Amino acid sequence: MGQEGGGASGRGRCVGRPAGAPKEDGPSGGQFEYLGTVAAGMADSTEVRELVYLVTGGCGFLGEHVVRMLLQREPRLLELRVFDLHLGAWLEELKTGPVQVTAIQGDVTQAHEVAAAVAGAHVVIHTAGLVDVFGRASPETIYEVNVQGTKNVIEACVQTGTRFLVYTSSMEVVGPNIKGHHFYRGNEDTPYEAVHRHPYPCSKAQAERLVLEANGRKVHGGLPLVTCALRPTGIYGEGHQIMRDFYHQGLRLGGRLFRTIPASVEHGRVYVGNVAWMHVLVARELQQRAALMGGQVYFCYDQSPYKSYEDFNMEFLGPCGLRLVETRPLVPYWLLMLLAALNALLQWLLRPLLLYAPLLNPYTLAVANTAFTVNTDKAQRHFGYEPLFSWEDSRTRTIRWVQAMEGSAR
Ligand SMILES: NC(=O)C1=CN([C@@H]2O[C@H](COP(=O)(O)OP(=O)(O)OC[C@H]3O[C@@H](n4cnc5c(N)ncnc54)[C@H](O)[C@@H]3O)[C@@H](O)[C@H]2O)C=CC1
Ligand SMILES: CC(C)CCC[C@@H](C)[C@H]1CC[C@H]2[C@@H]3[C@H](O)CC4=CC(=O)CC[C@]4(C)[C@H]3CC[C@]12C
Repeated sequence: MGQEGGGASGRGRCVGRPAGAPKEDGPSGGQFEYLGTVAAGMADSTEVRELVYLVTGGCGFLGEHVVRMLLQREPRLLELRVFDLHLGAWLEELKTGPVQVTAIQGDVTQAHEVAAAVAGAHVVIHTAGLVDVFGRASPETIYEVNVQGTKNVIEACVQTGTRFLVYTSSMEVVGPNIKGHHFYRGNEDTPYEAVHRHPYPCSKAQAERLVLEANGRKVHGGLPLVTCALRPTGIYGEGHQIMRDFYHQGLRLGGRLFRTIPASVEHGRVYVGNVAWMHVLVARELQQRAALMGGQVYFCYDQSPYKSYEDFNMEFLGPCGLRLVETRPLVPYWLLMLLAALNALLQWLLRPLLLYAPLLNPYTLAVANTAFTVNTDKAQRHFGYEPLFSWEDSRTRTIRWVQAMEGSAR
């Protein structure tokens, strides 16, 4: 059992050792109408409720959707443990249904806290992570959370006898790489030089490798651990903070956003509801098809159209009154690079006084300017995945969410 092939499923490389890398290798509440009230939408079934699931990062953008999707679509759920550094108040509303929802405030960097949360769980869905490409957190902290935190989750499964682990990886494990190579309609086996320097993709690549290498390890009780990793491309939908940032930026600029990236540079995007559904489905099927799925990676995909990052965002921000100025970038790329570098310098100079973390920095500019799209059916072939939400549905739900933001409804 192993990768279906080499290429994008291969091992990522981190150039040098970014500062902070350890020496050893290494929405909420009512805003998600699609699930309705959890109690009303609870998965009802004749199946026996016997499984205990743990979702780390369960109060995050993706995590909350995974939690709600499990409650609605996993009929065998007896207990759902939601583990997060910052617990959301919306969790309280989930405690009225037939599933025991246990909120656990904890830190994945603390092995004992992870072990206590994992003990007795049948399945762990590990979404917790520090998603930072804006320089908000130090490289050390990014590694501590994303790599050490994942090590702690793996070891907790082994020590306590939990057999099934799903890891939320990222497209960034593959690319865009530091050479700006485009990844055009690629799949899990497409050859690509996955070489990185930034702490975030490096940490995700290391964590993914640890999870996949742990597949087959004997857990307490003598049975094998079964792991897999899901690689979402840019996730959008209710609760997406970067979309919120773009919207506010547009409002500040009088309803206009200025194109910075050519429309031809397509970036893969996937609706958060479909990513959540893939997590629920893969966690269920991993238990039945361990030999096929164990140790595998799967890109998260749906029917969201291929567009540049900015044009894709306008699918939601346009109906909310914003306009993307010009059909081509107003500012030449060399000037964007200079502005990005100035932002990085300002961030460094201001750090002792305040956190200055604009969207534009050398890394985000490089990533946004490098095409990265996937075209795959591996998840469909291996565990029967089909997107739960059509593009039209995903778009409508995201527009409604933006319109509901700060009363921007038209
Ligand atoms: N947002 C995106 O476009 C993509 C995200 N991903 C991955 O999906 C996962 C979730 O990402 P998002 O929901 O976007 O981020 P998020 O920041 O909204 O959610 C992450 C959650 O993890 C929690 N967390 C952070 N550090 C923790 C710690 N030390 N202990 C316990 N909990 C901790 C946070 O409190 C937060 O609730 C991450 O692993 C990320 O790498 C992958 C591809 C794309
Ligand atoms: C030059 C412009 C100001 C750039 C604005 C867009 C950027 C902020 C975003 C363009 C591509 C995004 C990343 C991509 O979707 C892949 C990602 C995967 C993850 O696992 C986490 C988020 C991200 C790194 C995402 C972050 C924002 C962009 C860089």
